[in-house]
Amino acid sequence: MENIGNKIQYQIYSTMQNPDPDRFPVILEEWEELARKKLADGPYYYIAGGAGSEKTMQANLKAFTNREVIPRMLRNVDQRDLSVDLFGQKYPFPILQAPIGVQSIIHEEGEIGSALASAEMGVPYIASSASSVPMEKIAEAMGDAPRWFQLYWSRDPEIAASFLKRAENSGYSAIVVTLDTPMMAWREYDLKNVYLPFLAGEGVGNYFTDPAFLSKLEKSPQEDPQAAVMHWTKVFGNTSLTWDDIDFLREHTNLPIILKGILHESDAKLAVEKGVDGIIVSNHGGRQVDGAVGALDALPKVVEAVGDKVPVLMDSGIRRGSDIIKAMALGAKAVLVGRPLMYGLAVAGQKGVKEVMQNMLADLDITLGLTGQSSVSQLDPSLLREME
Ligand SMILES: Cc1cc2nc3c(=O)[nH]c(=O)nc-3n(C[C@H](O)[C@H](O)[C@H](O)COP(=O)(O)O)c2cc1C
Ligand SMILES: O=C(O)C(=O)c1ccccc1
Repeated sequence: MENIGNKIQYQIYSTMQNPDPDRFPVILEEWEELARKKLADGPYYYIAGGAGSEKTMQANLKAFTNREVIPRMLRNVDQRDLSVDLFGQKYPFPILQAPIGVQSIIHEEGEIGSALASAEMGVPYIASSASSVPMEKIAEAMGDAPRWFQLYWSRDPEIAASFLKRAENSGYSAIVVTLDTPMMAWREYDLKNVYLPFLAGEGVGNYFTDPAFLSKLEKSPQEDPQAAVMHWTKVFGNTSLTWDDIDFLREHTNLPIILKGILHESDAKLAVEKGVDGIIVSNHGGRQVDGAVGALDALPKVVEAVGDKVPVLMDSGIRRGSDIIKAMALGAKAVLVGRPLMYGLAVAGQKGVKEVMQNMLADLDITLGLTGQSSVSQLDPSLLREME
């Protein structure tokens, strides 16, 4: 097996004879700068911004800085294994593409571009309920490539049930239920810019094609887009849900159910008691509760509470290969990557997403080897120290 790190490094060095001034950035922050230049204020801040004072967005990054890797030497790292097993499937890399809605505001290729980049790499694509295009379109473009579906649990149970059925019918192999967004947070940039993409009819691809959604409208979304969007704002989220409602999900799907947005160890225990199949520790990239705990800081207690009962994944703040190593050393079975891939999408569509993904995985592979480790699934907390 060829190590992806050395392969990509070699590819980059082999361009030395023939330098291309327009080549893609290697430095992640440069991707964000290019995205900033390309996008108008509204979309850029929608993607890059967080809730309130953005303290949680900062906490996500700080939690990684606060932990340091203590590398081991002389351990033969010729062969490195980045693969993971999740819900009975083997995937080549320990990352998934985080569910991100309204990608039409980022690049014309939108979700199809990001999904195809995932497919090229064998990285599971998590399609958002709030995708610009229907989940069936994404599925069709992806063919047999691995994909999961993210459910925004609608206030209208018929819509929730319909989304679950549609996901199952179009080849999604797991359901990610996002719990931290029953309503949109206080996002100051979006309020300042008066920018909410859905009010302009973006991110409704799944809803405007859904029989349960359409059956409640007097006129079709084509005839009366305004009324359709207003109905969407009413049914999108559900602030009345409780733990007892989890049974509803089990009754409506046979796919693995993974709860996204767990931060508290008590919620992790409740999730296990309710019989869900997995947990994603996440604060939604700092976009929901300003002042919430950094996701990596919340991970160890959740992992301890859950034990070996179900896999725990994490997201929020993954930027470099070493971040993946830290999260997995603390017990995450895999991580989701959000904004970095969207900067790739903004800059160059599918190609940009693939490039950012490839660089992150090459960095992971090389850094893993340099820490004296041969397998991402065998990392443990003894590899890290936490700074006071
Ligand atoms: C523009 C944007 C849109 C998002 N849309 C969704 C969504 O539709 N569903 C969801 O579960 N999470 C959504 N998220 C959260 C991501 O899935 C993920 O939790 C977060 O981006 C991870 O943090 P990171 O960006 O620091 O990697 C969104 C995030 C961003 C930046
Ligand atoms: O912006 C978000 O974070 C998000 O999760 C979302 C919610 C609804 C529609 C699109 C994105």
